[in-house]
Amino acid sequence: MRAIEVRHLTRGYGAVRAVDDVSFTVDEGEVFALLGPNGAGKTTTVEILEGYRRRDGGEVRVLGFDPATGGRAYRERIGIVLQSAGFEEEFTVRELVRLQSSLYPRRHDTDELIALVGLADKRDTRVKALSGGQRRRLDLALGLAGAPDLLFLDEPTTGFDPAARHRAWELIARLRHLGTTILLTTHYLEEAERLADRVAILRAGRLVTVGSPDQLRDTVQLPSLITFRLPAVVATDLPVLTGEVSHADGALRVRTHDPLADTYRLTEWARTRRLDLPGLSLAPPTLEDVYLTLTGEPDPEEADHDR
Ligand SMILES: Nc1ncnc2c1ncn2[C@@H]1O[C@H](COP(=O)(O)OP(=O)(O)OP(=O)(O)O)[C@@H](O)[C@H]1O
Repeated sequence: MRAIEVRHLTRGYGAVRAVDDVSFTVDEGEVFALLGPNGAGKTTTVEILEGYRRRDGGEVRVLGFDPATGGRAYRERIGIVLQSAGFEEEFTVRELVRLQSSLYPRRHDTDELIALVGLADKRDTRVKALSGGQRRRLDLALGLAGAPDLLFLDEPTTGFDPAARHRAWELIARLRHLGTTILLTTHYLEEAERLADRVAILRAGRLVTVGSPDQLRDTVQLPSLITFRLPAVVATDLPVLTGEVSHADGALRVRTHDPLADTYRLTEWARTRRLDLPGLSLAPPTLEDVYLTLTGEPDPEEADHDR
């Protein structure tokens, strides 16, 4: 079953074609990430799906509803977690979650929901005494208050410290496991790679591509990266490799389409010379590499090299 179907969606603001003939579908139970540079049309698309912005053209069905006309019956089935919701500072976590849940016919148990987002020990704390990361978890609890079939998550971990980000990822994975469909927007490619079953990349209102991170990697065919450290004098004697070698500050980088062969040649070469290759690592192209290629954004590291 499809949770979301978008066909030939368009929306303009004056001369700007913010969303330009975009089509994609999201299956029930999928985590789907919408990616793209600033101004690509993500927010416009998501707000049309939420029913908060009108479209100029195209068809949209979400959970069987047209969001533009779905009204309350539609809203009761979706959850929205915005980047920074304003709270009544004097309420406690539990009061706010209970209040929000009371608006929905279907709801989670208040304490279970608070525990699910990891705020059990803060449930009687007033909002004004929560940290930024704890507030974002409260945002999430409020978005989940109506036990939604579909959750819209807008940059869920912006401003999180690394540990909090990992906890949020675990929570999103748990929600997915419980069968919630999730539409995620994020600028953290690692987050999309970690969480999303499929991603769509938008650029200047157009859909550039859609697929699983592995499918996208296969279509773009970027090199893998072998890195290790070696003194420059020794590096002059490297074996012939299929990949392109660069050397900076004692670190060697080999961009290669044949990582197996090049790793073998390198390690064999090092062993016969009784050399160590400190920090040796082999990394496949990341979703970020694929994204930067598809959106035509310069790779910041490459830009540094060219300077
Ligand atoms: N209310 C509006 N009035 C006029 N132009 C708008 C409006 N909202 C968005 N736009 C324009 O539409 C385009 C798409 O904007 P949108 O906010 O959908 O992009 P986005 O992908 O969400 O960007 P970001 O990553 O910066 O949040 C941009 O060129 C933006 O300037």
